[in-house]
Amino acid sequence: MASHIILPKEEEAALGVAVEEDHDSPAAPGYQHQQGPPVAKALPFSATCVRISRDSYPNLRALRNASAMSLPDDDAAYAKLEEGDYGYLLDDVPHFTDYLSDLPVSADTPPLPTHPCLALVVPLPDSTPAVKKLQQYFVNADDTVPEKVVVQKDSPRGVHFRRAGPRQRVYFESEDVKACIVTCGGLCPGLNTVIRELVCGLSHMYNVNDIFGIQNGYKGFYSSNYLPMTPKSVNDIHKRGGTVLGTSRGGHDTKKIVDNIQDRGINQVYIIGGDGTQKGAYEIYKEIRRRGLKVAVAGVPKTIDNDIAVIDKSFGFDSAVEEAQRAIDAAHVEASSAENGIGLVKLMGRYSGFIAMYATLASRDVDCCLIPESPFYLEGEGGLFEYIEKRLKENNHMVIVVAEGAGQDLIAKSIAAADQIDASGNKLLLDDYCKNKKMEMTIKYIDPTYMIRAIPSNASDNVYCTLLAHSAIHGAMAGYSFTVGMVNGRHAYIPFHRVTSTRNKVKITDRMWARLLSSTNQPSFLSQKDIDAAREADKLASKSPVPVNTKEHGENAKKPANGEGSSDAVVQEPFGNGPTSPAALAAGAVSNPALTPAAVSMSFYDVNAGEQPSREDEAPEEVVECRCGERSTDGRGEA
Ligand SMILES: Nc1ncnc2c1ncn2[C@@H]1O[C@H](COP(=O)(O)OP(=O)(O)OP(=O)(O)O)[C@@H](O)[C@H]1O
Ligand SMILES: O=P(O)(O)OC[C@H]1O[C@](O)(CO)[C@@H](O)[C@@H]1O
Ligand SMILES: [Mg+2]
Repeated sequence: MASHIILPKEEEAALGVAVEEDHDSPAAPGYQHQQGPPVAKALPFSATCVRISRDSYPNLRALRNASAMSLPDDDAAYAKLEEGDYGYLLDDVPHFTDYLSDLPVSADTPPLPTHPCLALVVPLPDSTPAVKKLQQYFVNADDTVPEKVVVQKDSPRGVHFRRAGPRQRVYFESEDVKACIVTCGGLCPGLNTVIRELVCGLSHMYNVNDIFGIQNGYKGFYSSNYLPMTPKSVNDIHKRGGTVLGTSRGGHDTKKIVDNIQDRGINQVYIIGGDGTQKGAYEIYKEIRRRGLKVAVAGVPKTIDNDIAVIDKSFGFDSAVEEAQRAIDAAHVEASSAENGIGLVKLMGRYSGFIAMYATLASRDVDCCLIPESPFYLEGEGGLFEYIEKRLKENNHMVIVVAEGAGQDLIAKSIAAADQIDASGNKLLLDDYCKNKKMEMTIKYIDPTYMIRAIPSNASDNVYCTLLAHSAIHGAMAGYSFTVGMVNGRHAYIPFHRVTSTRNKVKITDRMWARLLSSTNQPSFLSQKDIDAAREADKLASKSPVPVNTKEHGENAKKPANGEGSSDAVVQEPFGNGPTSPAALAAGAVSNPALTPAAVSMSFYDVNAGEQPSREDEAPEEVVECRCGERSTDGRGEA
């Protein structure tokens, strides 16, 4: 199995030593703090570094070049990739051993008096059954989580991420840890739960007592006092909405932030926030690495919009969808109590319409859902107005859910038409339309957006927040820097560049959107040509930002034995029309006639075409794998 790391240009120059050590193997004994002035040039990728050999070196440049095609130079320079069999690619997260040497590491036995997952109060001799049991809870250091779980027979195994969880070896002694927590960006249910569980997890699982809160976002690193935090001080905060630390937008000054981290001796930084925040966390990590500091940076992705790439969903999303039901219910009551009543509900989602889509699917009272990803038009055949008129004639009332970013092009036009008057575009246009049609209607507009994001998290988000916090702690203690997240139901450590380079969006070519269309019966506003274009765009957008000419993707990739069965060989047919690959037709497969309007709209959606992993498709029984392809054997439901 070949393995590579892509080095920053200046560090590559220092290469020349054949090294095969794994950073999970015990490092040289002796504790030496690496904090302080930047580490000397000789250090990068020295003997304790990752798996690099002269043999793999020729591939290094190719990997960097290939990677640079799809990643910004800077990101490509920090990417850490490892190939395995059958198209396996580990997109790994950075570790202290990538740039520091002579690190102290815990022994193989449980490293701390109270170790993760269990309230083990005293260290026990290695041989006792209790310790053996405890050790079952460590994740295998080689476990990885696949980015895509819906595969075809001959698909390459694809990109994997390092699995999150407690590890046998940690890179900090409890008494040396000085951790800080910051929240940035907009509010989201669950922020306080994550804060609470970071504090309690560090304290209860790893005996860490020096924990500080940074106030009001990134700028709090250099403009406010740090708040000492204890399990007692955060005991009840999960019952409140918002963030006890305060938050802000703007104010990210990387140099000043890292100066403060360094001056105050902080060595674990927990950063909770959205896409912008994770970009900031990446900048902080890079500066920390440049200075050669032994500081772990753990990002916990937050956004009510659910637009963070790679992860299954962001915390607070479930709570938001649930709370949105109350607004939709009210809109329904209002609309159904008036003649030609329209209940119009605005939900958050600047660029991604996930809340609107899930709230609509959950409610079943919604007649139309408009999201930024699905363009629509107002007038003419198949337009929104025609549909509204039809619905009102049929039902006397209707409910429309609009994500805040939907129909921006129409709003821009309407503002222009209204001579720069700052009005709500949709509503104004609808009013105009009604006047022309001489239709009486009552529109009740409800904007619950800030009420939704200010609530405390619900039970399921509380559990999710707790697990995210614990995964973040385990990763930081083990010396990694990363964004933590659930990928196909398993917690994983994801490289920063992965979550910052793209934004998660509703794929209107996926079946979930098709389900929505069939539940509301609204027009899709799209022609087959539009769908094809959207599908192409989705495919491009979901291309992994990793090299395409590595072994498994290039000429050496394992070829299907008979030339069939690769995704290219299958004729991709619309969902509902049955398989029409030559092999399937030969086997007597028949087309399923699309009878209902819903089925017609569903027929745009091809089960093979959606690149989105697992949320709505079939998955293998167990997703955690080692590089060699062995499935993890631990219990189901383990995150
Ligand atoms: N490219 C970037 N580099 C460094 N810092 C950034 C970058 N983009 C945003 N930030 C910082 O991240 C913080 C939060 O960013 P932002 O206001 O965009 O919210 P967010 O994290 O994206 O959350 P939300 O989901 O509410 O949008 C701000 O302090 C901002 O300065
Ligand atoms: O009013 P604020 O704090 O700028 O936040 C509003 C934005 O924050 C989000 O909730 C998250 O980005 C968006 O949906 C929304 O547009
Ligand atoms: Mg954002």
